[in-house]
Amino acid sequence: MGYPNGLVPQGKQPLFSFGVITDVQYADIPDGRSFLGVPRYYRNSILVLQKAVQSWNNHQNISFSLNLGDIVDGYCPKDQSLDAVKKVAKEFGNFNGRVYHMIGNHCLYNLPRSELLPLMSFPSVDRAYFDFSPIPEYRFIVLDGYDVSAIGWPHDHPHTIEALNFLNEKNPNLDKNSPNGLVGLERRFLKFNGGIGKEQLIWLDKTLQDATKTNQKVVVSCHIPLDPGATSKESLLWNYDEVMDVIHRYDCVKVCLGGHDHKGGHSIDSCGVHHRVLEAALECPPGTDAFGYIDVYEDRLSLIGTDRMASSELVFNH
Ligand SMILES: Nc1ccn([C@@H]2O[C@H](COP(=O)(O)O)[C@@H](O)[C@H]2O)c(=O)n1
Ligand SMILES: O=P(O)(O)OC[C@H](O)CO
Repeated sequence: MGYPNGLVPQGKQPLFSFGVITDVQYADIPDGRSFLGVPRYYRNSILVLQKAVQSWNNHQNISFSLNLGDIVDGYCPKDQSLDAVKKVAKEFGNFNGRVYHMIGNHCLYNLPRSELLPLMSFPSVDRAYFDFSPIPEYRFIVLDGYDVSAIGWPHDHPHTIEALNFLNEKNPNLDKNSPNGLVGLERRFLKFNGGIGKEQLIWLDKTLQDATKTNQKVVVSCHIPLDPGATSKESLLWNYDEVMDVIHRYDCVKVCLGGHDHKGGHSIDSCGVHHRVLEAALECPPGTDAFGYIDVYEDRLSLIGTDRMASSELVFNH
């Protein structure tokens, strides 16, 4: 599928463009490593964000930007969390347009939702999922992957209790972040992941129904990836299958964007939907970058990545 010979026509103007960045995970602490030994550059990541904002502003035609989540790292000393979140929010604020944020696990290690949502200018302070239409032909849906989660809600909140019961049932390890002994796709049942609750699933279904009626093409974004082909099994949404069942009921969703799995990835699922997981700003050694912008056309999204963020042509398959 796609264009004959794989050639994408050049020279046509995009309908609009938007900026993308993910997993900044800033903290004013020395460089470190992930559990698996991958280097993490906590101080450099905010410089990557600064360059991203500068580049989006210089472009002069970026309508809005999407931050796929995790603005501050979990290792940020807790007495600095508020200042760190404000510092990163201020950098995003230097962009000459609106930034739509997603909640990530590292955001929730630092501050509760009640503090995060207003600081990150979510459209509503009551919930972290929403949709918007930059032009009548397109709709963007932002999902809250930590809706049912053992992090971020008060300890006695029904969603915390639901998440803890779920983890106890699915993951026998004492450390619920450990995938030891879990096999294949079971390896996603980790505390640093989460799921989409019933109410959000109903909202997603209604929103896609509405987009179908109004003949809109849809881009779905979520911090946690939605397709096993685009991510490691340890970074997959708990109920990715339920979410994709809803998405696949309709033809309108063309692309899903994610973060969380820092190395990035791309897949096309069984129904032709593209899943593009974006490369993390946190893993950029000083002097390197990972951000980009996406040109939106009638029949494709074209990601123009900088440096460690790979460029991708996401040609619609239906
Ligand atoms: N294969 C893994 C990956 C992670 N963990 C646990 O999760 C924590 C967070 O992981 P990071 O990649 O963000 O460092 C880590 O401290 C481990 O507890 C694991 O057990 N096995
Ligand atoms: O950024 P982290 O620490 O949540 O890392 C999540 C990784 O994708 C786990 O495989």
